[in-house]
Amino acid sequence: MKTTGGSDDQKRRAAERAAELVSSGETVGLGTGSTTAFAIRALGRAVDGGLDVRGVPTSFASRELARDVGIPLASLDEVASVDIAIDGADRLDADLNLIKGGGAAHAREKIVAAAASRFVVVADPSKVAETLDRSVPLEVLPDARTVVAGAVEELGGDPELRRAERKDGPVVTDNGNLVLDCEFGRIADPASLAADLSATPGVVEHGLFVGLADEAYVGTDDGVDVRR
Ligand SMILES: O=C[C@H](O)[C@H](O)[C@H](O)COP(=O)(O)O
Repeated sequence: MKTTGGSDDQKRRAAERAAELVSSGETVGLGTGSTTAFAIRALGRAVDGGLDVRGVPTSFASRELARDVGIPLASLDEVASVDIAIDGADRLDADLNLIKGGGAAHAREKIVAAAASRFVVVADPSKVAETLDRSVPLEVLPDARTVVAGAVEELGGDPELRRAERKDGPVVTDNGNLVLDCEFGRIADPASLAADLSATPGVVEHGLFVGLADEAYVGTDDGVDVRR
């Protein structure tokens, strides 16, 4: 998995503490990204030790990793609710609002987070900010990319089609769509921007997660800072 932000030790501390919250019998949302990967590995070790859970992966990458470490899986279309979801974030503010989608998985991640009784964010200190201040990824239907880009500009944003690093052309999501990374500067009112983006035809999902996270585990150099 692609590594971003803080140190692996910080990410691992946060993720392993969050994995300890999972109990036998639970359905667990498995987020995507380099921080969540540590939680998936920790859950795999716990399953080896007898923990009885089923994981709901939010991406192709998480499904592969979870399968490799032996977590029994259910696919998203099979589950009506999730007991606990563990996932990373690209930005995290003081109210636990998030920007997600650095790995283009935010559409499925949001479905799982919203279906979860408890949504736990795992992060390192580089993700924490006073105000959300990073570009917001939008998953868009391919045919809608130009009209959505125009709508984003009308909302005061600067959209850029996300391009693939190892192939010519754009990033294509696990759902077959494109990603527009939209720079809005510092986002003073995430709920209002989220509502505007959700109301834009052609936007499959945006990466603003407002009011979804129950708690955040932020790994530091010597422990874990728990925020609620
Ligand atoms: O689409 C990807 C996700 O939203 C990730 O959870 C997010 O980008 C954080 O990833 P990482 O833990 O690698 O920084």
